[in-house]
Amino acid sequence: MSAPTVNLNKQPKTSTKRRSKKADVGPVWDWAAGHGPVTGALSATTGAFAIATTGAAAGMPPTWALAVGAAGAIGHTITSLRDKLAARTTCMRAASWLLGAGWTTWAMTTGPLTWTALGSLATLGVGIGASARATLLHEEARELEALAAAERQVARELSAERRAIAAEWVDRIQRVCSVSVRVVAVEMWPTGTGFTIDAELPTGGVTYDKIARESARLSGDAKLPHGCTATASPGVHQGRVLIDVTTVNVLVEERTYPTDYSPLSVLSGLPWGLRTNGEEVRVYLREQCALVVGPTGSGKTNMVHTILAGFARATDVLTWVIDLNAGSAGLPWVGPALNDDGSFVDGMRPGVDWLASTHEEAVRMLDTAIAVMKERKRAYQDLLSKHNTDLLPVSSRIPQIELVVDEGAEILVSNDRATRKLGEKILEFIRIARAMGGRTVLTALGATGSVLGNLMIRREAKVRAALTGGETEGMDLSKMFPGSRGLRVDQAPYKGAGFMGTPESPAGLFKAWRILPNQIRDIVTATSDRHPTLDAKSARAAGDTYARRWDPERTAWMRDSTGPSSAGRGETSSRERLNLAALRDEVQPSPSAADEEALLRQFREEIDAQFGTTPGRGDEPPAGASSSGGLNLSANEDNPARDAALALLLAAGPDGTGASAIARGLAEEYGTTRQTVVGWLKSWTDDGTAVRVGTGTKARYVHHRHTPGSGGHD
Ligand SMILES: Nc1ncnc2c1ncn2[C@@H]1O[C@H](COP(=O)(O)OP(=O)(O)OP(=O)(O)O)[C@@H](O)[C@H]1O
Repeated sequence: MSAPTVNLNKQPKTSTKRRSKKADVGPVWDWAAGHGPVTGALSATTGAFAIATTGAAAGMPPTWALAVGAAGAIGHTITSLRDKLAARTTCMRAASWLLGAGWTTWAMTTGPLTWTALGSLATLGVGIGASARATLLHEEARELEALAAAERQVARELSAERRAIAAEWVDRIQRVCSVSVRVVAVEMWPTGTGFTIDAELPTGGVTYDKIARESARLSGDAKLPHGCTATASPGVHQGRVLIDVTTVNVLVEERTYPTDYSPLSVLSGLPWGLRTNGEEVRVYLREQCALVVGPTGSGKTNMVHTILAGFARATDVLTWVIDLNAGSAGLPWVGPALNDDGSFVDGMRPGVDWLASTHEEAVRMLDTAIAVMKERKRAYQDLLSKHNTDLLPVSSRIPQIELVVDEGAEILVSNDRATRKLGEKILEFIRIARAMGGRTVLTALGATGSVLGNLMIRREAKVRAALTGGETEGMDLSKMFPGSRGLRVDQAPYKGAGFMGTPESPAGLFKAWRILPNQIRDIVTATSDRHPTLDAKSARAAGDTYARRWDPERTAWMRDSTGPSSAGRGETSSRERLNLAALRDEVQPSPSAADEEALLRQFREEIDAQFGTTPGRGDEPPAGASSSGGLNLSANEDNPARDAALALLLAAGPDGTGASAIARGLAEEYGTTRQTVVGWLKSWTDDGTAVRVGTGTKARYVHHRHTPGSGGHD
């Protein structure tokens, strides 16, 4: 009693050939398709009518139709029960079979071609269609309800976990802080490292800090792992509290600086590290100065590099660095862009805009910075009134000047007269520059008390980070983060870990990213074309002192010890010391291999001591490494594009080649950009692998093996 239905959308499962043939001749009959209410009723009535007419004509015993109907009813009942359909659907299907079979039996007995028979069949069809539709709707509703019930079950299980957490913490807060809270919500962090409890404080003037004060005892009571805390902060209003509970310690792990060097803006925040919940902590420095405190060995220098990385990525920041400790904080950001003769590597700009390592240069820089700010105050009055603001609209056309002073806090409290003068200039800059787009990042070794005794720093530097590294001396967290309770140095006894607080996010644990010289070099290369230039009005005020800051005589000191690749330079030229892995097969053992070995070891130890970069220090040399030493800084085994570039340089012979030609040679296979090749060529000239000949557009790079007097080998 089943008729085929027309399905214009679904193709039957036939061979491709047959399918395409059928597709040519119109709609396809799908014998396997199920029935809807209309086609089902149509199918039942036409089937019954066909059997009744042919059965009557052929003299078929009418009871057969009844038997077939009964069998159909039983079969459909079984399948309906198996499919767990509703009782009313099962009954409707069985009744349709029985009614159809009953009509067929009656029609075969009395004759199917009478108006009574046809009329009753039509009525039967309409009845079957209507009840099929009703049961279909009922089935759909049942299915939706089943899905909703499953979702409710999952939610019940989740909220059971949350309810358990809520109950546990209500008890704990009562026990430890003697405060009865009512938990409004528990939010599990997507990073899976903890949860936040949102709770209502009891009436009677209890504030969130009654709980914040007991953070350490709460963490102890909850038996949280080391480095995990329960930190209370204000909720949506003063009668609510948020308690962040970390259950996994992310501070232990070393996390490298993200390799996404996309553009940033000082207005939309710069990432400085990770919170314990795995989220980035961003600092907003348009109006705030920053203070980073970290004793020796805590990871402060590394953190300064992370900060400089953020500024280098920003399109609206010019970074001026003062580091009276030989400029070491800024050097890795300048080295990759500077040639041996003091010129810039083709079209590159350093990652910082100005670097001062001496007292004199620092004075020049500060005088210039103050002059620029004063000029901006005068020259941009129209712009301020046009934008109806008293804050200079900082952009890539009028960039913010970020003055980064390594160990600047020590300068401020120095007893030395000349250094004190420098400190006064720094304070003047802080005092006058906020509105005009000038801010500072000062670092300090410790001595937080004396630094924060300065009102200007207390007021202007509200972005604060304290790297502890487990050091307690000079680390007064309550002065660094006034109002924050329960912060203890021993909660973050790891290098690069500590506490950070900003006006936007309360003081709490954080971890700085680890950033190594290779990555600094990559960032300098990747961001070289996005640094802003000083706006014309400011540049006029900055004058010659600023315009000539990169003059070769003023940068001579940088080239004596440019960046990481020159670390450990001794009397012997680095050319004699390097062994390039990519070319090892071609390396001939040199008669002075033993000397070379010793120099390489010394060089590697110095690099390791300073940057901790060479993996497997003290390990056996890797299989296949040449006996003349394992140091492999220039030819990077992990970077086949760089090796291929080196091979192209070597293949260019004594005529040499240029960045564009090498980039073209690599474009298809590696997609390397010219800018990247420029960075490599710079590092190879620094370490003596390549020699730069000619100037300007005629500049070529020659592999040192092809330079006169090289003897043709390493
Ligand atoms: N974010 C970090 N993650 C993991 N390890 C780090 C991190 N920062 C620093 N370190 C480790 O700590 C060591 C010291 O770091 P860094 O030189 O930055 O410290 P510092 O405080 O500047 O010390 P110093 O003043 O002696 O140079 C690094 O060699 C590295 O092993």
